[in-house]
Amino acid sequence: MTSTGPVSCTPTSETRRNTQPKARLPGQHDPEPGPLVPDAASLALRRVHRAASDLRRGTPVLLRCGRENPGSALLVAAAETVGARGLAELAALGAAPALLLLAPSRAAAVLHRPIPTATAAGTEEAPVALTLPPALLDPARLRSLADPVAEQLLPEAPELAAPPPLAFAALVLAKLGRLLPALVAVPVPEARVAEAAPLGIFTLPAADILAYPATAATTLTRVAEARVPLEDAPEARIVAFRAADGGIEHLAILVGDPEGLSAAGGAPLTRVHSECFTGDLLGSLRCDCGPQLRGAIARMAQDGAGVLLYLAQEGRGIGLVNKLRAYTLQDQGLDTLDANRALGYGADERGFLVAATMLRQLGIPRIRLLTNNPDKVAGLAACGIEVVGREPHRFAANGINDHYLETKATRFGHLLR
Ligand SMILES: Nc1nc2c(ncn2[C@@H]2O[C@H](COP(=O)(O)OP(=O)(O)OP(=O)(O)O)[C@@H](O)[C@H]2O)c(=O)[nH]1
Ligand SMILES: [Zn+2]
Repeated sequence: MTSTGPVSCTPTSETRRNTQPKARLPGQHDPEPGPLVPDAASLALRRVHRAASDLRRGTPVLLRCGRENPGSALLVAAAETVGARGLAELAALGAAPALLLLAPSRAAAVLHRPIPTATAAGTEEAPVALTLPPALLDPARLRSLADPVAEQLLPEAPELAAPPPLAFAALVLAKLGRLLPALVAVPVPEARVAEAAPLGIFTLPAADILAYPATAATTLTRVAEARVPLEDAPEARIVAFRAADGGIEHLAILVGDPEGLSAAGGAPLTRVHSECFTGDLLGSLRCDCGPQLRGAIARMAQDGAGVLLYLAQEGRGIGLVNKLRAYTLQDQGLDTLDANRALGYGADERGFLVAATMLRQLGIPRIRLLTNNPDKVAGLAACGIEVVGREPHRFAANGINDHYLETKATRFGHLLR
């Protein structure tokens, strides 16, 4: 069995050095309306959202260093979305030849050889930088370098270069934008940093990006709640949680009264379910998500109470578009783990802090977890949730998802019973 990496409370793309000021506590509301001075954590979230949106539109953004590396500035654009204008802006401000920043797994495929991996921010693989010859500074060719699905034979091969400071934060930003983790980058000399704003280029500290997942998780608040009788569980309620980043809401589906059970010292049946548009909504046969979702709710109804956290972490945190790309690679012979790696993503990009924060806010600190995934048990425990037991949650293979289920057992360490 190959390990998919150490389990931690927080997503893999998160720094262990949270340099951000303290966020509002979960459940704590905005102070009385007064002078419009948002707290520092909300401002940091806003900056990251703005930067990720710019990358998604093909606009470059400028990353600045904090105290460790004063003077460093890196202008980056997503290889997947950058157009001629973005490339011209990079050329206008950049001090050196443009680089392509990639995860080592994608760089190895581009260079047709293994890349020795170093680590950044504790346990993460450090990005690899390749020097881009002028012939490759072209939107279509950059897309082909970023995306194994769109790969073409290229006129000139890039060469390995030293990764610039801030390369790691840049790749994390691309992942937060659910883009392929591949960026065109140029270091910008301090004397030229002031030229970015008049071009409409947004600037943010790299520390904001690294702190983002934890800040977003700890600013979750309950925003709506309603009774929604379900086919398999007539006594059900949905509670919606929103983070200060304004991103997609996470949902808790409460069957019966798990809060009351917890208040009496019990440990309700709990399922931490990552959203799967294809499996949950369309009944895709590629995975086991649909049966797991419906099966968990039915089991909670039988048990009398339970809570299902429906988390906006599509595709194990890589997003729907990248999951579809991963499916194309799986049709070409890769398994679900290697397909993620080929795209430059980790095998599993999810963190457990969101789930733990929701459970705490619901007043459910002790649970019996419905899962086959030992990382979920360890991850929730690392976030302070007491997992008093694990209940297996397996469904028979359907003739199409057999290899997927087998990979989860052999390569992700999923338990068979
Ligand atoms: N990247 C990727 N994601 C997938 C694939 N198949 C399913 N998923 C996603 O995997 C997630 C489902 O995982 P879960 O059911 O939460 O959890 P698990 O890790 O399988 O563990 P269990 O609790 O045992 O089910 C959903 O977000 C799906 O969209 C795939 O081939 N590639
Ligand atoms: Zn699925």
